[in-house]
Amino acid sequence: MRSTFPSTAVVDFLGSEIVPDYETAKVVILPIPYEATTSYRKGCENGPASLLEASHQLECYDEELDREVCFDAGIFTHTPIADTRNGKSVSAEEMLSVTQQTLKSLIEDQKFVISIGGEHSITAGVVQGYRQGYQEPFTVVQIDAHGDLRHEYEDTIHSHACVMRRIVNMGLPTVQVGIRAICQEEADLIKEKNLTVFRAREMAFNLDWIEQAIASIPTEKVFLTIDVDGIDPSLIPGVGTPEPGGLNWYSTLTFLRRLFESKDVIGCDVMELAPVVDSVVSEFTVAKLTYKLIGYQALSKGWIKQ
Ligand SMILES: N=C(N)NCCCCNCCCN
Ligand SMILES: [Mn+2]
Ligand SMILES: [Mn+2]
Repeated sequence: MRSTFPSTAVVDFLGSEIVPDYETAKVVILPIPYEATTSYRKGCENGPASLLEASHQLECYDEELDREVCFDAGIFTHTPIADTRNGKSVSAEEMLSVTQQTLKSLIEDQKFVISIGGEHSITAGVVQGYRQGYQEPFTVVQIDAHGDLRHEYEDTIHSHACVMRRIVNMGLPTVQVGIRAICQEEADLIKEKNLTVFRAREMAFNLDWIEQAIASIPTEKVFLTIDVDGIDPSLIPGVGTPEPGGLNWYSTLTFLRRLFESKDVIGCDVMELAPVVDSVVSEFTVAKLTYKLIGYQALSKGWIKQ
């Protein structure tokens, strides 16, 4: 078991199990090890490397889908962008700009991109890339403990606690799932704009939330952003701002499978993993979640040949 943070050397998702080839890959994993505004526990800049390292322990064979999904999909791991590790300074503007440009070019190459962070503020740049790459409207579906709807936090509008406000201000519809920590300003905005929010407290006693959430999405196309603190911290303790009462593993997977089969998911991100020294639970769980996203997309797009 590793006892220190992962090295900065790039390792491929799933490692030696797959032959990385950009041309034939349908899926690109894009590491964005950027951290600047996290407000409590630090370390999400180490999220991507720990996820990639942990992914080497995944079985290629997905027992739910009865396939070695990685061979149907082809998975290419991009070099990291907006890297703040080892004290490197990257401004929020630079991070947003390089993220947006990288996404735009990967979308032009028709790749299904899973961006892995890094702090949640990165998602504003990712979503801008999709706005440039797609003419049609899309909904941003967010799994998160937090609303992230503040206008500004700790003197910056580029805080991870403000990312969904940036997206609402872009004029995109949003559906927020797993929410259980918001401030007065966010509660007021939700009412004022009549935002669609599925609260963890209500989801716990309403088994129909999955179908209701899918039905509430107003567009065919969806961008999915997963802040991993939306999942219960007993499953993923390695986050910066843990909140009790999150989604459990199988409801998460059931929701995601339904989402991918009923909507056209144009891209996703998996953010805010901040590995814990001497435990691999968080990064392994997030690596597995990432591979499930690839599997559900493969199923939905017919990449899996029966
Ligand atoms: N998206 C997030 N992770 N947001 C975290 C917000 C932290 C709010 N602390 C409030 C403390 C006020 N006393
Ligand atoms: Mn969060
Ligand atoms: Mn968040």
